[in-house]
Amino acid sequence: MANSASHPLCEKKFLNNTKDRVVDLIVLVLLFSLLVYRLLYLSDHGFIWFIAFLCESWYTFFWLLWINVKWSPVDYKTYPQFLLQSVPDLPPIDVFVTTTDPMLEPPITTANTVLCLMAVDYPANKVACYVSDDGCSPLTLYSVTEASKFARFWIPFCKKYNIQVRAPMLYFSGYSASSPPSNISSEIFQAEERKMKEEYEKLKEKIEDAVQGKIPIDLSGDYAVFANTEKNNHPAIVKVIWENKERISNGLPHLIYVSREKRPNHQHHYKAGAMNVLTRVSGVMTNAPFTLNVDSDMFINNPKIVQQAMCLLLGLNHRDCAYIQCRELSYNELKDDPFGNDLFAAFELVGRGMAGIQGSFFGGTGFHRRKVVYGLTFDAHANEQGKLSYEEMKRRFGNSTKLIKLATQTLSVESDTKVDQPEDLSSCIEMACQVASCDYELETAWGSEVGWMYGSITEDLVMGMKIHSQGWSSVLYLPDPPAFIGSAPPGGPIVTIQKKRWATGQLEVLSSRNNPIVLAVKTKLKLRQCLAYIFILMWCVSALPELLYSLLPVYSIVTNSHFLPKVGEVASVLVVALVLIQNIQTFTFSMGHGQSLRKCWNTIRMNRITNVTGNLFAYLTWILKLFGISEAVFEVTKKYHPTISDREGAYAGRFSFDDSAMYVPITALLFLHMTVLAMPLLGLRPLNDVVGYGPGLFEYGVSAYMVLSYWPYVRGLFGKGKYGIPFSTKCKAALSVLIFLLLCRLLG
Ligand SMILES: O=c1ccn([C@@H]2O[C@H](COP(=O)(O)OP(=O)(O)O[C@H]3O[C@H](CO)[C@@H](O)[C@H](O)[C@H]3O)[C@@H](O)[C@H]2O)c(=O)[nH]1
Ligand SMILES: [Mn+2]
Repeated sequence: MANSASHPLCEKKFLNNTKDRVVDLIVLVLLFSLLVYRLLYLSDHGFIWFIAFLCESWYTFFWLLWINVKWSPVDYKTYPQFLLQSVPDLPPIDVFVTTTDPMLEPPITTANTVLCLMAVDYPANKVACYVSDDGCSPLTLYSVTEASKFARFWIPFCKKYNIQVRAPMLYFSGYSASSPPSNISSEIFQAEERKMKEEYEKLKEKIEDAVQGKIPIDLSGDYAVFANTEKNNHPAIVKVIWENKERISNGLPHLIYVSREKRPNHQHHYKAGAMNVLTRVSGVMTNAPFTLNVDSDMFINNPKIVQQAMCLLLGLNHRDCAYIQCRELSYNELKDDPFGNDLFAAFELVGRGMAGIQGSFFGGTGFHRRKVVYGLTFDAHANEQGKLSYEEMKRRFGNSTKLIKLATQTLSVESDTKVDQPEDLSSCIEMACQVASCDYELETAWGSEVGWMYGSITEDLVMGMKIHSQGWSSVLYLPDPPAFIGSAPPGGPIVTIQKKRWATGQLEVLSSRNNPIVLAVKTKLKLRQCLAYIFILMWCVSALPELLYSLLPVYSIVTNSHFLPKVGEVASVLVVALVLIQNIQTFTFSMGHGQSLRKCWNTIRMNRITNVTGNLFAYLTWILKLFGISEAVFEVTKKYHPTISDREGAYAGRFSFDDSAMYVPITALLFLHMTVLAMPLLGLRPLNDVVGYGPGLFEYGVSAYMVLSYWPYVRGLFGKGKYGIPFSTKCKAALSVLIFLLLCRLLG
């Protein structure tokens, strides 16, 4: 238990944002004034005025949600230097890595993830690392096994020289240069470093040879289980790759490989299913009170992060912190983030803001309190009422007597540090396979009351929301150096598919029985937290109003009408003020946080692009699911490591395309805006030529803004190979443009 008399382990501080609040409120007043203006002149204008009114109402509503999210941001500080003094016997932690497909997620990356997790600055006898392989691939087992052999040299090296980035892949690519501590001669350091590099190169070569099939893996001995398996048809496989038998603190953590049972026609629930299996397998093996989960490409960037996390999990009042969310950086981000991968604003504004209400959202990577994952509510935890009858435990947790026994301890133990560790991990394998089988969850509460929720492909967001609804809070922790660093997808089909998946997941949650409104009414989800979740979930809903709004200038120019006030009209001041204030606010925020102007613009531009590509198609996927026509599928992101020529060559930052239907609407929109901008230049006359009632500067301004936002697609129109928009996409887009123009003619 943390000793309350000693120095606090952490601190929560509300940040002063008065200026920001004032600006936000001014914008709100301007937005309402614009709505009033619309209403006053509604009868004088056609239906486009009405559509503009609807879109602006949506935007005003969204602005209100935005103000709520950002209103009270907080920051957390930790003091790990006092941790041992307060908690001499540190609690164990189970660490999970998920991987799915060795072709999309290269085994060398997974091996690096495992290496840096095993090398964290935390007693090795308190860490167990589990690798979940949904691909059931001997390549993954082989890579991780080989990595564990290299770990015997690598981990002592990292700890001795206090290396910051302990993924050798990044370390040796010069991602962050380390220098030896001052009392060690640099020659000794360099000699050791050279040796490590040689060993790592050997490891890399072995893994690459296996992947390329140059030296196929011999499917005998440890690998015999893979002899007759298919990715989606195989029994559960659990292997202890390395056990810290003597339980020594400066040894190597346990390392366990898990491939859950898969059968055709059995619903596996993607990552949520994998997380539940990991929770159970670790639950019968090491049963640590805390867990950390990362994707196969998420490296540790701050080796002290586990200690810092413990400060928060053990040091906060009432220990009401259920999980810790950290910001993830990407190591392969190109200059100025042309593809908008950095979720900087999502963490700085939304995450910090929510942390000031009930706690940050959960996104992908983070620390959890096991009892929370087991479905314990905060009230039951606070009143020490976690104990349930054996029958009830069996209904919830399934048939494993061992799991029931250990879960009962986890739920009822008031101290988060006391756990019974098994004598010998190998003796638990049979039980681990039992809880990793397909049928284990049948008629249990896994996926609903217990574990990670099923039903959405953004399982992380749902999990966070469920935890808040049970009265817990959570923390957004943004340490320096940042905790995690992963790989960013390149801008092209991969990033569009990822954004589509996120948006589809958000729509799934919004239309589910567990949407934030229902939860706010029925559970402990606070009202402001509910509104914050609505804001996140509705982010992609904006795609539709935005699409409509961006069509208004086209319609106006083609039909010789207008939907914005004329320059010089009093109302035009409103429009100018809104555009100026919001943009100045965005740019000063970004630049205040050390971001370049270009990066800020790239983020804005990427929002415009995503809205009419990934987000629009998320609507479609969601509608197909609603009508039961098809299920939303978790399409795993291909992990990408750019070569030097990708990053610095002539094509660095260029968008790439394929013949996916996702690129038709945006190409069509681009054609439309280019056409209307060209009309005056080409001397083309609008369809309906009534003098004095035509479009003004603002309509042309919006169209020009859209063309600028879609600039990567303008380049795509003229690009070659994968950098060019396919001819078939252009034809389909041109056809849509013709249909739209005909419609304008009919309506205008
Ligand atoms: O059937 C599956 C599908 C995925 N995964 C794993 O889930 C993780 C996330 O998948 P990825 O393709 O990398 O998706 P991202 O868009 O990069 O992931 C973000 O968004 C996901 C939700 O959409 C979260 O699950 C992730 O943690 C979060 O980092 C990876 O480790 C996968 O191996 C599985 O284990 N089993
Ligand atoms: Mn990922």
